[in-house]
Amino acid sequence: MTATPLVVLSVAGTDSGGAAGLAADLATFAALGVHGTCAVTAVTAQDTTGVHGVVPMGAGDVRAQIRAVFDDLPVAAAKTGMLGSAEVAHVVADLLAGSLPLVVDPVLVATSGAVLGDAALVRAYREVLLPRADVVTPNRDEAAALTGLPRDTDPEELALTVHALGPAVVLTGGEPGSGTCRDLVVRDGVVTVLEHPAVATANDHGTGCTYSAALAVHLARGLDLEAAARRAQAFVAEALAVSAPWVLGCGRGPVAHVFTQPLKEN
Ligand SMILES: Nc1ncnc2c1ncn2[C@@H]1O[C@H](COP(=O)(O)OP(=O)(O)OP(=O)(O)O)[C@@H](O)[C@H]1O
Ligand SMILES: Cc1ncc(COP(=O)(O)O)c(N)n1
Repeated sequence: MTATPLVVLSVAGTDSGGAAGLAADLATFAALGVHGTCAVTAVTAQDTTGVHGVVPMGAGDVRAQIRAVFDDLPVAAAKTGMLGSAEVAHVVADLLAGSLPLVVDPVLVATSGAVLGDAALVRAYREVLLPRADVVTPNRDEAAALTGLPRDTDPEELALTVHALGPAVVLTGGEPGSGTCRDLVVRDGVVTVLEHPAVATANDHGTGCTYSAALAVHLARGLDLEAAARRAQAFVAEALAVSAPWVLGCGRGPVAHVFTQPLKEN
């Protein structure tokens, strides 16, 4: 008999190319053995080369989806990805914050450069959502946008300035060119550096989404932040190593979210 799985919720946008957003989150949840649920915030027309269109959902639609999940299922942790508007960020803060471990991946710009959030959303993150979230997982560009500091600010200062907004922080440091990735974990004012070798790959579309989804799973399982961050980092590194030789699309290909089963020849 199979044990009943934990339930984890993702509030995020879709990626028609199957690499980032909800595609990454639900595949990661499945790979890590939890039941994934979702609330769609936006539908994107997207592939490995970029984001070609965005249709946002209304805040009321997002509220209805989260309510439906919560009314029926025992959600153990949640993560947010692309929220798309300040109104949706308010809904998330209203319905999710404080009731369960909440990981906020403050998606503002895609790997391809497409802008996925405006100044009002940045303000809502700063003033409404981050003060009530448990963990925020910005990359350097997102941390710069949230704090108003330049992108090349010392990473520790960047991470501590985001931390001053309220939540624990994992400043993700995917800098594949340098040969090493450094993620900075900040909790209660203490900075811990997690370093690991960078996987050389052009197929890294969706790493941030995959990372924050894996982090939410491990927090749902009761791990402390540092242990959860180490596991999430290891999961992404393994996923990147699997997808590194893939030839998919003309741009930055998808990270392999599901790699526990041998892939069938096709
Ligand atoms: N080339 C790589 N090799 C190994 N780990 C990586 C690599 N690139 C990123 N990571 C890891 O992936 C996780 C997510 O980091 P990253 O900084 O890439 O997020 P992100 O920029 O938000 O991603 P994305 O823009 O794809 O959403 C971190 O743990 C980071 O160290
Ligand atoms: C729907 C959606 N959510 C998040 C991202 C960010 O991911 P990436 O930085 O890998 O482009 C994205 N491109 N699309």
